[in-house]
Amino acid sequence: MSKMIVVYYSWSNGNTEKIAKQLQEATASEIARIEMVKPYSGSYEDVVEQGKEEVNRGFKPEIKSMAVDLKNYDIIAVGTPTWWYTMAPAVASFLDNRDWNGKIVVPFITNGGWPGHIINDIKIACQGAEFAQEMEVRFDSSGGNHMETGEDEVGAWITRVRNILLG
Ligand SMILES: Cc1cc2nc3c(=O)[nH]c(=O)nc-3n(C[C@H](O)[C@H](O)[C@H](O)COP(=O)(O)O)c2cc1C
Repeated sequence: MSKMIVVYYSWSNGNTEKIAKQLQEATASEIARIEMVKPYSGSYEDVVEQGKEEVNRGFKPEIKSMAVDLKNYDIIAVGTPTWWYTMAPAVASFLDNRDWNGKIVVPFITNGGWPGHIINDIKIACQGAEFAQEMEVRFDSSGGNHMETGEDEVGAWITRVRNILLG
């Protein structure tokens, strides 16, 4: 049977964490959270601006070392909030310089309605991987934690991951 790990980053409200945990629990897989060595401080608006600057210059912050060896998994579900139409910088750090050959990546992203080029950027960052069951979960446009995508849609996606990829 295929082995899966859910790897995610979450900052604002735990929106991405909520989806990551739901996926992990329903599939009985492993889970790992990406954390920055120097986490953001300041207000939401400060971080929105800092995030813009970091995304624009392709900054990849130092992340805490993780006991994740991709060799041990067939499927890696990668979760990130959308930051300025792409993945959060810490996720770019995680994806960088890893051997994705032969892996199946399940990208799942949260956003406030403007996903931009995030899925494509994840695909570019995981050269050599195959991609399956990508999912976009929309939360409210003001950056809050109200989920706009239906619970049933999220549930159906999780069922597909379980039955099609792990079955
Ligand atoms: C720095 C920053 C940039 C953001 N940029 C976007 C964006 O480009 N498009 C979008 O739809 N939402 C954007 N958002 C909203 C988040 O993607 C959304 O609230 C997400 O669900 C937060 O997930 P989290 O609680 O796991 O951090 C941005 C939020 C932040 C903090």
